[in-house]
Amino acid sequence: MRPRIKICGLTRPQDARDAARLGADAIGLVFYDKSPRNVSLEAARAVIDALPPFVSVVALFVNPSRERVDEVLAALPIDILQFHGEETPEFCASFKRPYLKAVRVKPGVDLVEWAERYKDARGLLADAFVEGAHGGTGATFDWRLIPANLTIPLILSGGLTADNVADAVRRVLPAAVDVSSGVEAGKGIKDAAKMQAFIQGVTDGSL
Ligand SMILES: O=C(O)c1ccccc1N[C@@H]1O[C@H](COP(=O)(O)O)[C@@H](O)[C@H]1O
Repeated sequence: MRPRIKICGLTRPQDARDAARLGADAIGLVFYDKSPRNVSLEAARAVIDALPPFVSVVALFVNPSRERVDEVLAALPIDILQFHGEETPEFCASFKRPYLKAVRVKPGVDLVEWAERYKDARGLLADAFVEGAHGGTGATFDWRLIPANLTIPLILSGGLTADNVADAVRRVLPAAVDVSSGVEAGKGIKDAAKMQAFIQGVTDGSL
C-alpha cells in the first residue's frame, strides 16, 4: 500500500485543486509568520474551499500561543494540527484534536524516545535538522537514523522530491510522506508538474 501523501505550504486555491486532482491525501497550511508560506485566515479559507471533501486539512504551527491555535480552529475546518516547535506533549494534546509532532532529526536524536514522549500524537513527522530553522528548508537527513520499532506512525519529510521519494519510501516504509519545497515553483507557489511527478514517485516506491 502506498504511504499517504501530504503536500504542505499551500497558499493558492488553484494549487489545492491541483493537489487534490493529482491524488494528495492531505494539504498543509502554515500559520507561522516567519515562514514565506504563512497564510492569513482568509487565504487559508480560500484554499480549503477549493478542496474536495476527501482531502484532509492540516494546520502547521511553530511555538504558537494557545489563543492563536484556538483562533484558527474556530475559524476553519481543520482536521489535524502539526507542531514544529518546542511545544510540550501536554500543550499539543490540549486542543483535543488529532496532532502530528515534528522532530528535527540529526545524529543523537532518539525517535523512539520522542514517540514515547508524544504518545498521544497521531504521528511523528521526521524532518531534517537545520540550525536556526524550524522546517520547510528542502534539506534531507540520513534516513538510517529512523528506527524500525516506532510505536506511532512515521511521516517522512525533509527535502523530499520526485527524484528521491521512491527510494525514501522503499528504505523507510513510512506511513506518510510530507513535501513542501520539493514541489514548488517558488516559495508558497506549487508546481503541478512537480506534484504529479512526486506522487508518481511515491507510487513507484510502493510497488
Ligand atoms: O514550510 C515552511 O515554511 C515551514 C516553516 C516552519 C516549519 C515547518 C515548515 N514546513 C514543513 O517542513 C517540512 C519539510 O519541508 P521541505 O519539504 O523540506 O520543504 C514539511 O513538513 C513542511 O510542512
